Amino acid sequence: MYLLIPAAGMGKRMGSDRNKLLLSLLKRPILAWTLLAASSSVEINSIGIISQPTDYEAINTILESLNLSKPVQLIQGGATRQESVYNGLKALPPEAQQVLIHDGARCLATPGLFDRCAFSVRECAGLIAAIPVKDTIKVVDSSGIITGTPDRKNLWAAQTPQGFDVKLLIECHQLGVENGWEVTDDAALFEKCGYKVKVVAGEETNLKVTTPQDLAIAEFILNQRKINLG
Ligand SMILES: Nc1ccn([C@@H]2O[C@H](COP(=O)(O)OP(=O)(O)OP(=O)(O)O)[C@@H](O)[C@H]2O)c(=O)n1
Ligand SMILES: C[C@](O)(CO)[C@H](O)COP(=O)(O)O
Repeated sequence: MYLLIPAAGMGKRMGSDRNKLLLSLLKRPILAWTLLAASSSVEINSIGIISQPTDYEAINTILESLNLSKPVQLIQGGATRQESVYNGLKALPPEAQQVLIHDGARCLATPGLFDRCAFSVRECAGLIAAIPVKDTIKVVDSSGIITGTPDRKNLWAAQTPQGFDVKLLIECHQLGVENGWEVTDDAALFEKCGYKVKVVAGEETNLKVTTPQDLAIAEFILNQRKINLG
């Protein structure tokens, strides 16, 4: 299974002056944790890291330190996550039929989650890892007034990996460019094109490291895993 890792962001919400994925988490760059989990997945056999050229040297240093057993390719990112993923899709080899896309910022995903998504994407053209929403979600208008409360039992928080038929997703990204669609995950493009997207059980600990608070939570989770492993 091919894996694309969008890792070309700027980490603005982290308040970082550089790509947040290069920040240290328990003495390892955030991206290193993501790569270790992906590389430990039985089903993943090729990894594409989508990043800005200014980060290539730092990422190559991380790759040298990890000495992963699976081939890794650096692909140039774009101005948005959507553009970065499209660049990644266009860089896939012609034989790639399915792909998993996983945020570099979701560094706590387990190898088992990659494997479950890889198995599932062979059965359906589109899927996402997701977890049921725990909070009551409100729809709020521009003046801060609640206009609706969707039924919580129908609400899920989308995570990554997200998995797709490569040919179909490329077509959806192309339509997105032609129609000016701006989306925050790839499933939204699939949905806009009328394709079904299946939900696969995600992981409560599969948070996207976005703010400094998330970094502290990620450290707690990793320390707990170390304790549980003994
Ligand atoms: N132009 C971009 C923007 C984001 N990403 C990646 O998409 C994932 C999810 O994005 P997010 O968490 O928003 O990262 P940033 O864009 O760096 O964060 P911010 O929005 O706070 O700047 C991250 O792994 C990020 O590196 C990307 O590949 N290309
Ligand atoms: C793809 C994603 O992780 C699903 O929850 C999320 O949409 C990424 O959002 P971001 O603003 O690019 O971090």
